[in-house]
Amino acid sequence: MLLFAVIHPMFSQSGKSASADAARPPGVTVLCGFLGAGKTTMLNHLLAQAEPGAEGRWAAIVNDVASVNIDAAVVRARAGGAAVREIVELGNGCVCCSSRDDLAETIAELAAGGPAGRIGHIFVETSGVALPRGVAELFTRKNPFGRSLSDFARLTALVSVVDAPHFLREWETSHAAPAVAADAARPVFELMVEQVECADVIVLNKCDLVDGGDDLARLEEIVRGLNRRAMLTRAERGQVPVELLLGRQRFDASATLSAASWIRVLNNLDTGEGAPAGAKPVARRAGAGGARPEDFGITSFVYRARRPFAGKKFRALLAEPGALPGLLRAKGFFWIGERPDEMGFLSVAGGATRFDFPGWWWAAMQERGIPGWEEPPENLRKIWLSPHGDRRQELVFIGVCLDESSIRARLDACLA
Ligand SMILES: Nc1nc2c(ncn2[C@@H]2O[C@H](COP(=O)(O)OP(=O)(O)OP(=O)(O)O)[C@@H](O)[C@H]2O)c(=O)[nH]1
Repeated sequence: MLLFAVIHPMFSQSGKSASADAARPPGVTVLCGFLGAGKTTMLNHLLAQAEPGAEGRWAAIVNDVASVNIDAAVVRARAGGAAVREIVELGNGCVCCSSRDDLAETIAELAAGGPAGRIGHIFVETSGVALPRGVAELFTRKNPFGRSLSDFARLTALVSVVDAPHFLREWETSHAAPAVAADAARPVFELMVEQVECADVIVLNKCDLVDGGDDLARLEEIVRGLNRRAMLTRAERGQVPVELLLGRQRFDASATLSAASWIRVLNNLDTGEGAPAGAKPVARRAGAGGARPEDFGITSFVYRARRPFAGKKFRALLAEPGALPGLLRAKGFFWIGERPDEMGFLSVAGGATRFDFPGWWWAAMQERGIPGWEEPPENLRKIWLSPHGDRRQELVFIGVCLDESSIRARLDACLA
């Protein structure tokens, strides 16, 4: 994999003086999206909107998973010889994980400017398998010396580019043939879903390849169900006006990283559940259309129980085609009788289901007398229930016209 930067004249931002811009660290727009979604196509379109001669410059960092950086070559060719100032090549890896340090270093170097002049804005195209959250953490997590990348550059927006027909196809396929994988690799569709869940702007690309308005409306319904905060826009060949992304701070560490509907429901951020009397659920405008998930019949609920599931029954339920009609996403903790000490984690994206056991219940560690686990932390003390402590079912379900009582009944039937 190669990673490289192209310096580009900066688009002029009206209403801002050059001195005010010079005092601020450059903004960074991160383009994420699954393999082939159209990130490079969109980046080229954005760079083509740069206005030569304006103050500052743009830089683009392109990350490709392949051993030859095809995307970088495409961007370089399109950017034009005169506009290209430097190429930075980095080692193999994805910028959301193994090559994070390389990405941070490259951004910091670009932000410092140097002989090629000041950089006003940086676009980062991640690889198709990158998780936006991993890139965002470069800006939000401080190192042991109290520094983070935000000391050098401002993350202004996480953009998720979605291949509209591919996403719809995966969605339908995963529902038609549900796959249940235990302790296995994560299904790729889950990655596509997570790229949508952690985003400030979602671009539904390749709309020219989707038949009719109904399919697009359905796709919007699904995407809004996953992330109601993000701005949502349709595009063909990545043709998005650059004004949509520049001149506005869309990334907000707390709001963006908890934008996923399942996180909002689990934490009672939208439902009003647990809120003070009289408090109303938060209804956010979701993008240009201003539609809300409720407008599409999207509902959600949390299933809670303090008895273990019979693992076989629980897995069989999730593997049964059509068992949970309308389900868009499910995520949360579960407890099964067969593995009483391990904390289960469930993720359903479309029809792709993943079971995981990422750790131990606090109560299990306490029962074994493991030093350091004597006292549960505050958040667990609130839900602690003798004799099983923090062992619980706590699952969020989000979907269109979900039959909550029937799903609850079916889950109850799985309890041991
Ligand atoms: N029909 C159609 N094709 C598109 C559109 N956008 C991109 N493409 C094509 O889709 C293919 C993939 O586009 P890229 O821009 O390379 O996608 P990418 O996300 O950068 O791909 P990776 O870097 O491999 O993840 C190319 O052949 C593009 O020409 C679109 O809106 N409509």
